[in-house]
Amino acid sequence: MEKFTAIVLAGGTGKRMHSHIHKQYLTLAGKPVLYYALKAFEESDITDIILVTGADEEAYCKRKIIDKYHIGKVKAIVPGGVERYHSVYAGLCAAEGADYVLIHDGARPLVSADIIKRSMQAVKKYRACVAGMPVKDTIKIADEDGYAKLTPERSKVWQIQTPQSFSYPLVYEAYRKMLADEDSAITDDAMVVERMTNQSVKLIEGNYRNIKITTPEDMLIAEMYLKQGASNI
Ligand SMILES: Nc1ccn([C@@H]2O[C@H](COP(=O)(O)OP(=O)(O)OP(=O)(O)O)[C@@H](O)[C@H]2O)c(=O)n1
Ligand SMILES: C[C@](O)(CO)[C@H](O)COP(=O)(O)O
Repeated sequence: MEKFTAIVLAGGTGKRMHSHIHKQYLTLAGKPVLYYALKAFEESDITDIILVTGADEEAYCKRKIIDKYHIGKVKAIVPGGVERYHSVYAGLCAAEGADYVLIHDGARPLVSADIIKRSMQAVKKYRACVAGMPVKDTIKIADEDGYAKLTPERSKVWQIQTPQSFSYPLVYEAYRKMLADEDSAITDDAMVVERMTNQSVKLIEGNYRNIKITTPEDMLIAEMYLKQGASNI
């Protein structure tokens, strides 16, 4: 049987949230933000979960989230690094033996059962896939002086979410190569695979509700969606 490991990232400091508590631990509809993503993977067909936290936050996460809410699939809690890609690499090292990994932001509490299922099916077929949705607004590429330089054809522009799912050997090797020359402009996992391998990354349907908690108003939006009980669309 193939082994699917979810790597859930919670090693950030949430600078754009401007809160003294890291955003993944803020209370959202009565529970920590991070709880929701872990619960979604717990209830999925994923084999196990690696949780990546900030340095010194492992014990806190275990006590306040994993044990308290009985998240039984967490097989390891490991410290992350300064940038998201350092945390991903820490998670990949701990996921050794997986056939496929689904890399997910712990700050995306509205990941649904359907997105996880679609990701698991698509990664078996394509080896690399990321959830996303077509953009609704017109997008402009700006020049250095803030003037509109280019308007990409909207039907070809997607906003990218997580999970980002890969064959384990493919993504592990891509990260290992990328870290050898440290590119700080890396903002998602697909970029690493696109730059370091010949593998095409398939875009699959996410969900407009699968938002990332980044700034304070995102908490209000996520709370509204959770209260509607509509995360599983
Ligand atoms: N060094 C880091 C940075 C980010 N993350 C995680 O990656 C996800 C997406 O990152 P982002 O929203 O940018 O989180 P932060 O880096 O915490 O936020 P900010 O950029 O505002 O500081 C989050 O779940 C975050 O905890 C991580 O594990 N390790
Ligand atoms: C991976 C990601 O969530 C896809 O939208 C996003 O790129 C993370 O970026 P951030 O700079 O860490 O917010």
